[in-house]
Amino acid sequence: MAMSLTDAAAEPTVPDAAVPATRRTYVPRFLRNSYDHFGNSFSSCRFDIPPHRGPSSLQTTPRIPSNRRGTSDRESDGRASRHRSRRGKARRDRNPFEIADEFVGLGISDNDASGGGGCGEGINFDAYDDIPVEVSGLDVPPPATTFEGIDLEEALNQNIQRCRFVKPTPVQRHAIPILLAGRDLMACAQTGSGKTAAFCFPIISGVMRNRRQLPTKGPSDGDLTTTFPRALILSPTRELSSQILGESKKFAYHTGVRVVVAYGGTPIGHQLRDLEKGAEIIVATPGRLLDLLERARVSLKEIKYLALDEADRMLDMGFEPQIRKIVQQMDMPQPGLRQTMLFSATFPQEIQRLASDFLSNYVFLTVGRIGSSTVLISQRVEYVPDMDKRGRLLDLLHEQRENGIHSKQSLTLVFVETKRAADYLEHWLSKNGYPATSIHGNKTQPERERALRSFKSGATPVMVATDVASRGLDVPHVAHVINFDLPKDIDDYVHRIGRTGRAGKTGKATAFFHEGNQRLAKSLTECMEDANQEVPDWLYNHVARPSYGGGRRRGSGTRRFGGRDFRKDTGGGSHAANSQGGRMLGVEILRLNHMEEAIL
Ligand SMILES: Nc1ncnc2c1ncn2[C@@H]1O[C@H](COP(=O)(O)OP(=O)(O)OP(=O)(O)O)[C@@H](O)[C@H]1O
Repeated sequence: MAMSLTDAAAEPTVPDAAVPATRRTYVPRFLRNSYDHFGNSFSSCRFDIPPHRGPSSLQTTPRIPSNRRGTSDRESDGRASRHRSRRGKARRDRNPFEIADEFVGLGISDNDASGGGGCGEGINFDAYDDIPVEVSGLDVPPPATTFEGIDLEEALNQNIQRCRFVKPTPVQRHAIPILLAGRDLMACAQTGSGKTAAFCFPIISGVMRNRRQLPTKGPSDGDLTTTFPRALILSPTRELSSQILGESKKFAYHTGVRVVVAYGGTPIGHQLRDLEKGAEIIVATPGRLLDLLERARVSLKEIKYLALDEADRMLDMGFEPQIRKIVQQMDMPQPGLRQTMLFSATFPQEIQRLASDFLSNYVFLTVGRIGSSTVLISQRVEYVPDMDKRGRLLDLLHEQRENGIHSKQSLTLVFVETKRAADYLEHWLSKNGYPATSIHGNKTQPERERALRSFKSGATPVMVATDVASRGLDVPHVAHVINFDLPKDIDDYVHRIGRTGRAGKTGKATAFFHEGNQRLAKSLTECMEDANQEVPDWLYNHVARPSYGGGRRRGSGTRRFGGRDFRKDTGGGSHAANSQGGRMLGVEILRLNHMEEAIL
């Protein structure tokens, strides 16, 4: 299981949300803010926010939050933890744009996508201009070309400016108007193309517009409260949830919309205390959310917006039971009474079919086609037998060090198949003069967070990772993704290489191929062709050979980047929104068999 449930004792039943809180739990000012190891505050922007001082206020003195010792799950519900926390260092709630600036202050960012608040300066949007878009569904709202042309709340518009997002990316142009019109959406768009904002903006705007009369937290027995969020954003990994929290707090800055995160592997106490203050938006991983639901600390009965990031991953065999439980077996409103949005860079048809259970009269949006923005990633595949891989890796790292990229520190992400291999390679690289860290499911959450921070900061410019880091992570300066071990599934390859070449920037991806990867040869060839990459002749020869050998058969077939609305193949009505189109990408009807996060 991705996240295990704790043995929480049963707690009071969920109060009626319509009853105003009769008893509020006082939280001392100095306890209102706590931080996870990524530097994200668990608290909202609602308390004690320093006034925005204009653009210059974005440049701040770097300050990294110290690692705070968490409280244990056992004590987390009670007053004891609060009492204990009083000894903690007082923290002021911080401008979320300042937190992003800390990485700028560490010298790993200059005038680029992460500069000045981790947002969009320096992005090459021309790379996206001729991307074809296909939209299917009934009465699809038209796209917008500018943020000004989209009816967002003023405070949100100001945050978009603070983020230096000058114009919407193609997925944002289409998805935001569709979502603002209240439609359900299944959206498939390239890695690094701004999907997070595409679902966050309409959610924040919707929450602001329909300010609830009801409390976001309910009265409770004793000190325990139940939180009634309006929006739920689910993601498959803790790191991605933390990242979405960071982004959404920037977007929700000064809007009064409170965002709280809940993910496993970390003491639940901070999260409970944060939830006790109420939350309009909860960003969560499924396991921890189920824990909170079963403890009756969160109720989903007021949910109006449900977003699944990396939705195909969330609905594959690893997560589907948990997602069904959250969405269908708890107290969440039915499709049609809530708005549901599913986003990913890959959307196999079978997953679409599953996902349609959660949707009502939805629009299907595909952004991208063969040879479009994935050309930003220059892909190369090399034939490297197992025994030569480490040597070749050193060569690549050496070349990179010699050449530098953009004459500044660049980061390299190395994907391996097993946790053991990740540990081993980390130590081996460090021993050979390449400071490295690693991230995988056997590490504790603080270890994972430390690894990611060390990588982001450039202290260890190489990170060895399993697929736990393959989806969603937006780390500036990842210049090179090396598939030391190729994944078994081409979708995983697409997500892995998508850690570079993000937001209009270029990147490089190298894959080591050997006999054991035979089954991936065909889909890898197609994926490279789709992105106008040069496919070596020897790889074509592998495609011509019959497949053999063990392993899961996930990479064969005609899966391509992108997706096609499965309703088209089953007679549902649709129309092409963009005639420049080009060939829309085929997908393979093959049930994914992803490994769960815990075993990655
Ligand atoms: N309109 C915009 N202008 C400039 N930068 C943007 C814009 N929208 C998003 N970005 C930036 O682009 C980067 C990638 O965005 P995001 O992480 O949302 O991509 P994604 O499509 O979700 O990727 P993945 O498929 O890997 O999860 C982020 O750094 C984000 O701040």
